[in-house]
Amino acid sequence: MGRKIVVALGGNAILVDNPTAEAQKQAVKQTAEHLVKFIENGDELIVTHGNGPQVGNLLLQNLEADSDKNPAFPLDSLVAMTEGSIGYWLQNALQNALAERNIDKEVATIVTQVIVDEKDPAFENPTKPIGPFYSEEEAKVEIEKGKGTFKEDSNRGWRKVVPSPKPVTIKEIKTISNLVETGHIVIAGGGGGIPVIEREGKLEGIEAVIDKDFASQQLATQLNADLFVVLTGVDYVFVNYNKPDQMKLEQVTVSDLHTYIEEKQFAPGSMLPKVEAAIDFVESGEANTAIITSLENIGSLIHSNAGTIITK
Ligand SMILES: Nc1ncnc2c1ncn2[C@@H]1O[C@H](COP(=O)(O)OP(=O)(O)O)[C@@H](O)[C@H]1O
Ligand SMILES: NC(=O)OP(=O)(O)O
Repeated sequence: MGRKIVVALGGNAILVDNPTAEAQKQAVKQTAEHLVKFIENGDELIVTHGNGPQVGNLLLQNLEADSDKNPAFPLDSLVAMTEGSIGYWLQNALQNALAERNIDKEVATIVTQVIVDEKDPAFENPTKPIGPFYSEEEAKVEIEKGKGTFKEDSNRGWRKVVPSPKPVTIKEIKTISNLVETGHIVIAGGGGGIPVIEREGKLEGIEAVIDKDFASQQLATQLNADLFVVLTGVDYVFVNYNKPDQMKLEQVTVSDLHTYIEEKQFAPGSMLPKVEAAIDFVESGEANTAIITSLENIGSLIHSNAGTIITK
């Protein structure tokens, strides 16, 4: 068996600027062309992905429908729907990319439930941005109309925010593990997984969106992955990002990262959760390594270890 690699896909792997299904499928096709390099390299692949834009857009579509004849679904069901639709796009694109290369492997998407703590303080303080961007004026109109909480998202505009509890454990971990062990490519924990709470031994969906970086880390840790790769819009994590003296981080230790976090080098809501997830994975196993880089850099990562490589 090759290295077991959990890959978390960032937003640009699915939605660049056009939210039509066709454009997202096209973006996912390009993404698959990059991901398949790991499989050609002999690695075992587990793919996770975000759903922030898609689940927010689906919620808007639901709210526009006739509330009697076609009532809106709760957020946990909408997360499940995006897990299914994005999982299908990825499954289809990866399967086609494998067929072109005569690689005989199957790809399966697991609708994954992720247990969260119903007492998680995140339920009282929504922070997870979903759906489209608004100007400040537009967001204030939405707030006045009672359309929920809106916050500024990493200097990119205003977005609706929903609770984002921390993942505690992945319910279908044995199924995912069995599929990986028997040589299948698995897409799991999409959109951070469906948030569920456990009450008297029963699982119940709860309205929230889990951060996919934290859910992916949980998946990588529970699968005892060799490597956790976070793919995003930059080849490297930087200190002094976007400043004239910015410096890329190539090999970095957990202790260096803690220092940079104290210096506020990583933007909350964008790079910070990725760095925190990488640290948690590295700390969860003796020889664990995490890498933060871009999709486009996968070839260089495989052949010359390019990217931000995080070790103990
Ligand atoms: N210190 C940093 N180093 C590199 N990128 C950073 C840093 N701080 C913020 N960023 C930004 O964070 C982005 C990644 O966050 P985001 O786009 O929210 O993630 P995702 O790829 O999961 O959708 C990068 O593309 C970059 O623009
Ligand atoms: N669920 C989640 O974290 O999605 P995004 O990465 O798209 O925000």
